[in-house]
Amino acid sequence: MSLEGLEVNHDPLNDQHGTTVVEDAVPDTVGGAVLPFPDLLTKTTLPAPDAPTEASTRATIRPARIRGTLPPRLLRAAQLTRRVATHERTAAAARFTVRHGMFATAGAGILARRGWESRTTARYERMMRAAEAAGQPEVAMEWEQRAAAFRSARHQRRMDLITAPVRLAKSLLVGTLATAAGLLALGIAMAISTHHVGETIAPAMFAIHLATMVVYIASVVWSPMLTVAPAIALLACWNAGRKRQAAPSWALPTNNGGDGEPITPSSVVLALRDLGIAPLRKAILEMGDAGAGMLGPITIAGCGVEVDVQLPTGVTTVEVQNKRRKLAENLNRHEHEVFITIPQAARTVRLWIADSGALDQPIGPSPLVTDATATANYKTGRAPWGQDLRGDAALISLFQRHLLVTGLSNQGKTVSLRSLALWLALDPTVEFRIADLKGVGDWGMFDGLATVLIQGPTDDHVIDATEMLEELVEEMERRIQAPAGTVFPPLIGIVDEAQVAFMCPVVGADKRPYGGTKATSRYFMAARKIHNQGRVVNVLLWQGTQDPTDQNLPKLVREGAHIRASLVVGTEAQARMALGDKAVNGGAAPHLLRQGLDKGTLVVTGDGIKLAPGQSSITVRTHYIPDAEAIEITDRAKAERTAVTTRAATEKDTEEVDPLADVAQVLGDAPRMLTREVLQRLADLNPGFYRAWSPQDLKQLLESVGAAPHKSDGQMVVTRAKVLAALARRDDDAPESDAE
Ligand SMILES: Nc1ncnc2c1ncn2[C@@H]1O[C@H](COP(=O)(O)OP(=O)(O)OP(=O)(O)O)[C@@H](O)[C@H]1O
Repeated sequence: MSLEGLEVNHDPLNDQHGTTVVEDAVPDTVGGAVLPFPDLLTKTTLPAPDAPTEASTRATIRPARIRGTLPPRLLRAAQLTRRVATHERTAAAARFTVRHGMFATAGAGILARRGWESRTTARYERMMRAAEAAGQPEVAMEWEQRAAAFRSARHQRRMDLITAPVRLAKSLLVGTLATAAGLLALGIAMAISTHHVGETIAPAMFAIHLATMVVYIASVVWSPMLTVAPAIALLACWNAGRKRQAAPSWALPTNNGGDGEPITPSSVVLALRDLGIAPLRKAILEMGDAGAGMLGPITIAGCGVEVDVQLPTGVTTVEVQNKRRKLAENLNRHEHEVFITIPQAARTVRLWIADSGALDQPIGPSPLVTDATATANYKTGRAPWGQDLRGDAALISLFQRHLLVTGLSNQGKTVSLRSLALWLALDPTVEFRIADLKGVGDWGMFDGLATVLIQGPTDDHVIDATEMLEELVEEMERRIQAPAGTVFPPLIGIVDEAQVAFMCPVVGADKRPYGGTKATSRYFMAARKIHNQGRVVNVLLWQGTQDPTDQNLPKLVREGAHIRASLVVGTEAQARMALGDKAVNGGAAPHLLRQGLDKGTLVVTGDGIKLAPGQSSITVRTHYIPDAEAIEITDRAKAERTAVTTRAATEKDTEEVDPLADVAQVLGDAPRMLTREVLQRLADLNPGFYRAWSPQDLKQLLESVGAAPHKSDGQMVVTRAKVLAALARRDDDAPESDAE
């Protein structure tokens, strides 16, 4: 359709989402006749006129002419009407009217229902259905018995009603006669005592006057009562509706149960009812107690409250978990202020609801900072890591446990991992070997305390870190072979920013990559070995990694940690990588923590930390120990220990591998040996270096020194004499080289 005759209306109220409402005009003239209402327009929506398309250009140059066709007064009136109709006060007035109207209407329904229920078994039947729906047959049975008792009492009352008129007439007659006789007797008594016969009927006359007076008063009061009765009834209906807040939620005041409002059973039930889960809503509406029976006691838990909700049949715990944001908003809380976990009881969710804004308050300083005499015990002690949501101290046992802390960058990973190391440093028996692959000095205070401290992000630092882990493996294997009963001091290897190691592309002289997740990857294999066997001999690995993916945090490594903790991560998939499916299915949700605001808040799973029965994770707000205070703690720890000289790299760095000498060594006295066996012996001698060697590597080495393997009886062999001769030649050449 041609845009001739279009009016562009840039009313900001209509101009939503970058679109412009264009009124598709009925042409103001048809066959030359002027239409009486050229402004009766139908609306079409066009894209925003950002780009100077032909259409938009043409549309924007038209308004003056078309607008000019409307009488200015009409235009102003239309604009005023629109403004008034959409004004905030108009909306508030409309909400007010609907709200109170609905209170009265719904209240009438509530009262009628109550009246009906008081005379029928409807209430009992509803309770029975609710109990059945909630899977509580014994409760349903109890209600059935109550209904039967009610029915029999009602039957009795009805039977009594049949004989009631006769009994009433009899009682009336007897009552009247008795009263008359009584009044007469009283009159006679008064006449005798006053010697005045007229007193005989005085009591009867008094009774008649009294009755007349009551009838008169009733007749005066009756008429105004009849007038105000509808108003009282309306007020009663309105009050019943108000108490139930029986109006659409959009019409209720916005501050209804606003921030800071205490959590009550009814606010929890209403929040659940309005979650948008149809079976839950239906079950709550059918429950006689308006759903209160689903709730356990609401208990104060730290800076919030906790309540267990037993869901009716047909509603799964996952459905409620998936509606966390809506539930929080229904409770007038932010999403991060409501935690939904799955306790042991079947079909039950546990809600922890923070006091508004309470989670934004910092927790106090670490006891390691405030108590200069704090000590630690690797075996029996528990590190004071922070507080759980209930406000209880979150203490963690590090005894024989591998640890993994993950999270997005700059959320407190290093600080939280370091806090544990600072506590353990106060146990002088613990040896630390640390590789900080970020290397900006976060672990610098461990210089003079750790035996190894590698700091830096380069490939060389990854090589050092890998060799540090391989040394731990060697130490672990040595300990495993030690006589039974040997006591091993704790040896903690810490790799912060371990993702740098996994992503390292360097391949060593032995053809084995340092990074990666292959069976030949050196860092990966060393980490796995420690995970598999280190625990019993107190060789432990703690790793901190950023932003977990399958590449930078392989499944086997993340699952090898006994304690897994996650700061905020980007997605649920990452939360599953960090903590495992079981924890996330049980309600652990580090992906719902707030980046930047929940720094230092960890969702922790695994053993070593006390979890509530049936729960698979716990949220810990860790104490923040800044660098200056960390230095004070390490200074105290150093004062309690014998001084150590910290190496910035591993010992292997200085160790030179001499493959030819090694070949000679493994040949021993054998005049010749199969190449396969030589390779095997080399791998046993220095696994880190030779394990990845192929026959080709060995051949290259020996050919380069003139001692190439050859075939004997159809198999490749290495000849000892040739190797020794090559060694001798090299030794002869050596002084000359040195001289040069
Ligand atoms: N428990 C805590 N409470 C409050 N703030 C904290 C806490 N822990 C850390 N922070 C803040 O977060 C900042 C970053 O901490 P940290 O260096 O540990 O992050 P990170 O996750 O290791 O970062 P990256 O991965 O980039 O190295 C700290 O400088 C501090 O300001």
